Amino acid sequence: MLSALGRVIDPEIRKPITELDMIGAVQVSPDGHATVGLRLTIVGCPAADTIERDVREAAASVAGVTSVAVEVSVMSREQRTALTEKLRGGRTRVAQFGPDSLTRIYAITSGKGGVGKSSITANLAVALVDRGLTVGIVDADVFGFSIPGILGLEGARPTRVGEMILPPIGCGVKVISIGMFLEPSESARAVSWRGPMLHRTMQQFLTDVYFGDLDVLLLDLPPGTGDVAISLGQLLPQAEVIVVTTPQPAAAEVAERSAIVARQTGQRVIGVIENMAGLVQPDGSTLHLFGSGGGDEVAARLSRGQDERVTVLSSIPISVALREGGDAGVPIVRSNPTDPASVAIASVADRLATRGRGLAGRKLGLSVR
Ligand SMILES: Nc1ncnc2c1ncn2[C@@H]1O[C@H](COP(=O)(O)OP(=O)(O)OP(=O)(O)O)[C@@H](O)[C@H]1O
Repeated sequence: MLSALGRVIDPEIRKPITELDMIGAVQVSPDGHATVGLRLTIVGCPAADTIERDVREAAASVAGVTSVAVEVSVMSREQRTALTEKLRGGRTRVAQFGPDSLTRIYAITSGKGGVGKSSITANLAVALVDRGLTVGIVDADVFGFSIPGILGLEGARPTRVGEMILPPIGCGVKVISIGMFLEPSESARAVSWRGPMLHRTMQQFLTDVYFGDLDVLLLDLPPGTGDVAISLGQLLPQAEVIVVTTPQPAAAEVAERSAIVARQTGQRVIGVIENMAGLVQPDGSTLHLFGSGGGDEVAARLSRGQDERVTVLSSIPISVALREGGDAGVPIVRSNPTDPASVAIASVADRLATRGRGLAGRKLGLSVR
């Protein structure tokens, strides 16, 4: 019976419920009637119906069981605390992405807003999930929380289990966004919090949000060089930075500035993505609506004086389907994988996916005397 119940996965925590101590007493009477105690993590758990149904089905699949009764209760505070400690690997509240973490972290930044940073972050995350990786996003763009909408999570709220926050999952990506903590009336506006408050929020995201064991964490940064970029630079110096820019060479200078701030906190810039690069016309020609050469220009500027050259990872064309997919909450890499914009994003995902996990190439902070 326990091995059957072990196949039931908590949809939010993504672990077998038997490992989460959610199963209480289990009894099977001689005539095959099974009674299964199910302890939910919190009252009103959004996944309650799914879990109860899966438990019922799992118990019914056991040989000799003729009927099933599931007795649902809720964990006590002590049981919840024990669970959150277990999920944190026995550690008390510590940042999940410390120096020994094997998760690769990519901060997606841009000089100015509206260049498609959030669209690229969300689609890249989904493309990485489709390559078999476990992926999370911290939507830290205080000027517009667009990630939840693009991933079909509009209006989704995280579940709290004690001190732990379970991020909603959209298109297979675990997502946390400041927008998820605001009242609907507030979320229409940009957050006008001061630096310390933003810093604490970012710290809390990295400490209290249960991402589990991620292969890749993507950070959607606000455009420019503000407080959030500096905070995340300090909290995650191991993050590697990807700069999104338009093909307009005139925008190169502002794009370069956002990367320079990241470098000042110790982060490494690994590449540039040029977005909105031309619109293919019905006759097959390309209309360069926003000029051309911006990506190369930013890459060249960021390579100056560096040991390693910064390259353009991809040039993503203007795509009506990409915009529509974002509005509808269905990312284009899933809905329309052959669209040239999807193909361009997929090529970046291929490069990032093959870089693997680990500490390789990272400064370990060791010194030889
Ligand atoms: N390649 C593209 N082709 C067509 N539309 C695009 C493309 N990239 C992004 N867009 C559209 O441009 C708009 C801005 O994109 P997005 O919100 O991703 O930008 P952003 O840089 O994250 O902006 P902000 O930082 O202000 O939130 C969206 O409506 C999006 O659908």
